[in-house]
Amino acid sequence: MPQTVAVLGTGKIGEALLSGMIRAGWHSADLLVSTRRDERAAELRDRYGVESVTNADAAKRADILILAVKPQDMGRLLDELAPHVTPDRLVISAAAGITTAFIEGRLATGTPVVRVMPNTPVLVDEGMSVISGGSHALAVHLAHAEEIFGGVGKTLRVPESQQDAATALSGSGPAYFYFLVEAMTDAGILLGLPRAQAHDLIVQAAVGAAVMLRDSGEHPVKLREAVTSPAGTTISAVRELENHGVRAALIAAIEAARDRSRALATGNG
Ligand SMILES: NC(=O)C1=CN([C@@H]2O[C@H](COP(=O)(O)OP(=O)(O)OC[C@H]3O[C@@H](n4cnc5c(N)ncnc54)[C@H](O)[C@@H]3O)[C@@H](O)[C@H]2O)C=CC1
Ligand SMILES: O=C(O)[C@@H]1CCC=N1
Repeated sequence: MPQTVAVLGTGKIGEALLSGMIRAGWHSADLLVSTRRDERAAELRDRYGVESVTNADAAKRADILILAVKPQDMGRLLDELAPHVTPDRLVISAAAGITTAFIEGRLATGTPVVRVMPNTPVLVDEGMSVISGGSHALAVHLAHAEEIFGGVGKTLRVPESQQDAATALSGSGPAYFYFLVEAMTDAGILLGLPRAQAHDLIVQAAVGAAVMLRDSGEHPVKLREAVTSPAGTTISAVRELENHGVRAALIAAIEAARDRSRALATGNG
């Protein structure tokens, strides 16, 4: 794709995406970044060979602008960009909650906007990026977003009305698994295993379970039943999980994340 892409906001997700684009074969000469601090700009230049520019210059020079600042910083960033963004640009936002309508309302009429919710496994090319087009986004714009994010994992198109749910499930999703690993490692320590060993056992169980979930095509209930022997160990654990309301806690947690995403819609949350 002979286009210039600028990543505006190069924190955790911005840098993860930038590194992934370079792994996927993008030339650093076709990439621009913006940062708030000069030291950060130098770091990214040393690490990836990319040029750091102001947001205004990025808007003038790049065909595609990827906005990766916090939802609360989005209003200010759009104010900086607005005088320079013309409708021949494509604006892609990775911010939780922020709607395409919010972005469209602050940029030149007709500017195509695509909303994407990636997750941090883009760092290992196993990301999940959920994509929705705004009111001026054409098939070609969605295809550009898919090409960029598809280089670092899977992509899925959803109607924008489902983006808050997708954010709660897959944008935040990796955190829930890390939380589980942390808690299960604590359990291993309680049972007398060294921390490092407990960690390795849990991580490998997680990797094995994830690969089986992805590759077997089996329903998770079936996979769990295969582990659960009559009068065995697993059912004793499962009873405790149910007694402690873990299923209900997960549903409530993900609903809270969805509500938080909705509350961020105008960047004021
Ligand atoms: N961390 C994650 O797992 C995911 C984050 N996101 C979204 O990505 C966005 C960024 O999140 P993180 O990377 O976690 O936050 P972060 O705080 O690590 O990165 C944000 C970066 O934006 C920079 N920034 C703020 N205003 C700026 C401006 N006007 N010009 C240039 N740079 C500016 C900050 O200095 C910071 O480096 C958020 O909107 C979040 O909802 C989306 C999916 C996953
Ligand atoms: O926690 C957050 O708000 C961001 C969006 C999805 C993952 N991290």
